[in-house]
Amino acid sequence: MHWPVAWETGGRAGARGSGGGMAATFKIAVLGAQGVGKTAIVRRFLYNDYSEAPAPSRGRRVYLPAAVLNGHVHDLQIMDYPAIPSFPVNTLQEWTDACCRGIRSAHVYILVYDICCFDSFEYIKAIRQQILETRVVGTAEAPILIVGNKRDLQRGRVIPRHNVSTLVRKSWKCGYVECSAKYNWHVLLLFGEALRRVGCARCKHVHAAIRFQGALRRQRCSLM
Ligand SMILES: Nc1nc2c(ncn2[C@@H]2O[C@H](COP(=O)(O)OP(=O)(O)OP(=O)(O)O)[C@@H](O)[C@H]2O)c(=O)[nH]1
Repeated sequence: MHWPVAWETGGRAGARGSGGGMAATFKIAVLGAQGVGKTAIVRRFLYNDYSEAPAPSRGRRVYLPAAVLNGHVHDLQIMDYPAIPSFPVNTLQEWTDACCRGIRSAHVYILVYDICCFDSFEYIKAIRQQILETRVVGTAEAPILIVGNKRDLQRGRVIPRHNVSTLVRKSWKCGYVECSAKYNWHVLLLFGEALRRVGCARCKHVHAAIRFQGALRRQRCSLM
């Protein structure tokens, strides 16, 4: 797996040609309590930058990079949401609240908590439950990846890693990754895991190398 390299594309997010036909857009929703580092993770992945200054999000941010899976280019739509009070129960609620747009149709959910904040784990626990309960019956279950951020603050950890990992992997049947956006630990790995999961859910035989290309221009990040 490679670090993203600058690669510009035109147009809005959506299917586009990739040499071997039109590729799908993979929608990735990043959710979590306030201040857990959602934006820091996304920005570390896309721009390899990091800011110590907290900048509370007021709306969702949408980024449109691209990735190569098995030699095919796929558009990604990474949606960085502010801390939402609850997962919208239906499409109407989703569209009434501008912060929640696109959330119900995401292909994969990255649920981030701060390993030093118990409440932030309770938050993702509740959101995960709401996702499972409110996604449209009959549609394939969206993959969920649980992410423990701020791994560099290991000494302040509030729940033993083993306990969380066992709960998440064995009971919830979700992937679990710990990372540090600050020190760039496992950030690429977590997006690779997210893409692998969404790829596995939507197509067969996508286990080969996943290569990211940061097909992102600053103006392609829109605040909605
Ligand atoms: N030590 C440490 N601090 C981090 C890490 N990631 C983020 N932070 C800090 O945590 C604070 C919040 O980070 P954000 O990325 O703004 O968090 P967020 O979840 O996007 O916040 P909201 O959008 O307001 O919900 C900032 O001061 C970051 O510098 C990390 O891996 N380690």
